[in-house]
Amino acid sequence: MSLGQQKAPKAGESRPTQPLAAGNGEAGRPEGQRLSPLALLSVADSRVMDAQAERLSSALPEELMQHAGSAGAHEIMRHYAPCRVLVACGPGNNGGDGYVLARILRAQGWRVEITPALPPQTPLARAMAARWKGAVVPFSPQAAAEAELVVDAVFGAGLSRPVSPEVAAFFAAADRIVALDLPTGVNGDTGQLMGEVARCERTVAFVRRRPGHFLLPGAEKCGFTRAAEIGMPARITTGFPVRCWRNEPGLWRLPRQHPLDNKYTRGVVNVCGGTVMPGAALLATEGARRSGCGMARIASDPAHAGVFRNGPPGIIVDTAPLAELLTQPHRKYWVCGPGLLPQEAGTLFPVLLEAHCCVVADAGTLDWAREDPQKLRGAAVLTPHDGEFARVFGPVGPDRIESARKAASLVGSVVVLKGYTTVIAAPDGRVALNVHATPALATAGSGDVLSGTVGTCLAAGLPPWEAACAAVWLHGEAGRRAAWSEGGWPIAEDIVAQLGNARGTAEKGTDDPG
Ligand SMILES: NC(=O)C1=CN([C@@H]2O[C@H](COP(=O)(O)OP(=O)(O)OC[C@H]3O[C@@H](n4cnc5c(N)ncnc54)[C@H](O)[C@@H]3O)[C@@H](O)[C@H]2O)[C@@H](O)CC1
Ligand SMILES: [K+]
Repeated sequence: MSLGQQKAPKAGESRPTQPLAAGNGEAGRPEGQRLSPLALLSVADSRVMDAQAERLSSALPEELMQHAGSAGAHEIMRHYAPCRVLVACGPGNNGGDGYVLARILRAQGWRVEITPALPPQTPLARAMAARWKGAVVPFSPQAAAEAELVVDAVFGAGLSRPVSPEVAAFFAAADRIVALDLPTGVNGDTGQLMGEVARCERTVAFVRRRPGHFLLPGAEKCGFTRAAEIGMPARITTGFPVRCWRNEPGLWRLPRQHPLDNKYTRGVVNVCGGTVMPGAALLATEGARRSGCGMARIASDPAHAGVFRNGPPGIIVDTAPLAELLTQPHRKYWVCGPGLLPQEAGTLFPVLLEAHCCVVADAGTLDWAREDPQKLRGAAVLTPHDGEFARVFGPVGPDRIESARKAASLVGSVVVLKGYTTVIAAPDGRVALNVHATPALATAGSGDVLSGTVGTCLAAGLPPWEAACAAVWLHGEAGRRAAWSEGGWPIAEDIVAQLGNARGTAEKGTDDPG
């Protein structure tokens, strides 16, 4: 397209972002949208798909199981040299997958034995067990210890109560384990452990991965995870109402640079400056600038503006009263909280909401709303870590997704629950899980950088959930890059310095096929 054909963005307006295939605008999702590779399937989602498959054709469930077992067998053939394999099968369809896998590996000349943790109970598992013509050994820790590779086909999506000590002892004795769907004992929706769970080397999921593959403590038990296509018909997967995704580029898309851009079309981010911790506001402002906004400004009271004015030269410092600033153009996007005392947040935040600003509430603003979440109603995005979340909403429960979802719905804001797995929940129930990060991000000021980055993504025109997802990913990518260049120990300024590179990487999209 020539420059002449391009529509110039209007000054003061961000260019609209393109609608996306995955999560963007899911509530108003067009009919016939394909299942995103980033989708994560809950246990209930799989049940719905299974039931639909059964209704579509009575032969389909068996075909799906054949494909699931085959996908598991091929994963093993791809990553392991032929060895002595023991396939531990449970009573349900996870066990059924195991019988299929065993048959395929054996047909390829591998030495394979089956050990039934419990006898097959579902019709499909029974049918697959009946086709097994190889060796069957008693279910014992000794058998597990003697195998070179153990396949975990004991429980998957159907796990409904803690695993027995016998099952736990079996897997504890195994040296190398490959799991089908989930390591036995990991809850697919929450990542919680139901009993003692052994660490697997690999986990092969079917259709798509599950939230439990990404949430601690279960995530640590899964090893390398991969989703295998098993031939679930497009008639079922197309338009399937997924509510949870992995957070990667493709779930959202930030605007690229445009020949007709100016600093206003790229977005202006305003940051509230406080009196006692100016560094936090400066880091938020730098996070906003480095992640690509066109301009970042700090609003400060005149008595404390000096420290901001002595900061980086590209920051503009405003000292007019907030109510007066809000009458000026380019005052829509605000970051309110980094470096603010709760009482300072309490004088600024309500004024911003009153003026219908789009506000990221962090740090001091969250503390101001201690035990009173309704004070935050009207914010676009909240960015609590677990401690801040607990002070506002009560402790994060064992179901991290549900905790964040409830909080988002209660307040009507996007909630970014920060941690090893950051959960980004929208009031309408959409959730993204971000593991594109590093523990090296756990350094003072890192959260301030994130809140500024959220401000940039909002000012770029992304809706709040997409903006929060994009910012969390950029922050994680910048943290990884900073960790790499700083021997694993970056500080907040190092993270800031990598945000431009992170945004460039986000433009290239993800190469993770799911
Ligand atoms: N759509 C899909 O994703 C597909 C799923 N398939 C497989 O089907 C599996 C789900 O099958 P099921 O629903 O039969 O579930 P499972 O095979 O996980 O097991 C359910 C059975 O185990 C029992 N059980 C649960 N927890 C127990 C415990 N702690 N101790 C003793 N017994 C316990 C239940 O009462 C039930 O009888 C998936 O994990 C996957 O492996 C595949 O066969 C193909 C298609
Ligand atoms: K399993």
